[in-house]
Amino acid sequence: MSEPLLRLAAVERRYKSEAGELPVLRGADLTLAAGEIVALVAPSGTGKSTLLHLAGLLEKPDGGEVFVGGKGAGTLSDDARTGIRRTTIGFVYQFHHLLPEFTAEENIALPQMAAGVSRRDANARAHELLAAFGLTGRETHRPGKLSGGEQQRVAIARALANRPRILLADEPTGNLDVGTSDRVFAELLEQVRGHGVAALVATHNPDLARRMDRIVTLQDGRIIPA
Ligand SMILES: Nc1ncnc2c1ncn2[C@@H]1O[C@H](COP(=O)(O)OP(=O)(O)OP(=O)(O)O)[C@@H](O)[C@H]1O
Repeated sequence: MSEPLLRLAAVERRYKSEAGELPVLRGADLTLAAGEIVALVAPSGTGKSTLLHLAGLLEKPDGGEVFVGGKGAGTLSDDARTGIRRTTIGFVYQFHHLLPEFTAEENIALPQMAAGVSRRDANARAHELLAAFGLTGRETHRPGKLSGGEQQRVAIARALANRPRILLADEPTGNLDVGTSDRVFAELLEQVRGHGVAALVATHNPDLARRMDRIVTLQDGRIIPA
């Protein structure tokens, strides 16, 4: 079998608290194959965001290892980790985190330019993505002039801008009303499936989870099938 695109092996993470150390992840194992879409459904506070941060190389585990494309991230320099984040991994959060002073198009173009794409090509890709998310005509709107659903669509488009092979999403539609959440999530899945992107999506919504290929949960700091 080929090496999974993303692998968490016996990953541990502890936080210091006033009461001592809080072990959140205690040997979590998870693999994500190329193009696979996995739902992470677990109660609040069990470590979903922590796991996504480790998978996305935003934090380092206290034990175990994260492998991206078969390569262990533990020994990589900060620059190498940043490079992988820029080119291979896209993130979507519950709240859009768009830059308020930039337009929808600029928000999608900027991460591409940070990865070395020319402004012209970055803008062309931003237009293409905005069209795919039904946002043609909204290119020059700043986030404050967009609805919640539109803001989240732009955030998803931004996450896909550099053609990542992995999308990590933390409650990507958790801030939207039920109907909008349903539509935006369907669009996210369509884009992800259409481009063979692997995705790990934390959600509290069982209806959304059922639309993915596989559901896992966190129990006592470990990943188990749901
Ligand atoms: N930087 C931090 N410092 C200290 N404790 C933290 C930190 N980040 C998370 N925690 C604690 O670790 C535990 C897991 O947090 P995490 O945000 O990963 O859970 P979650 O499953 O994503 O929760 P939710 O569904 O509510 O977003 C919680 O008890 C939280 O308080």
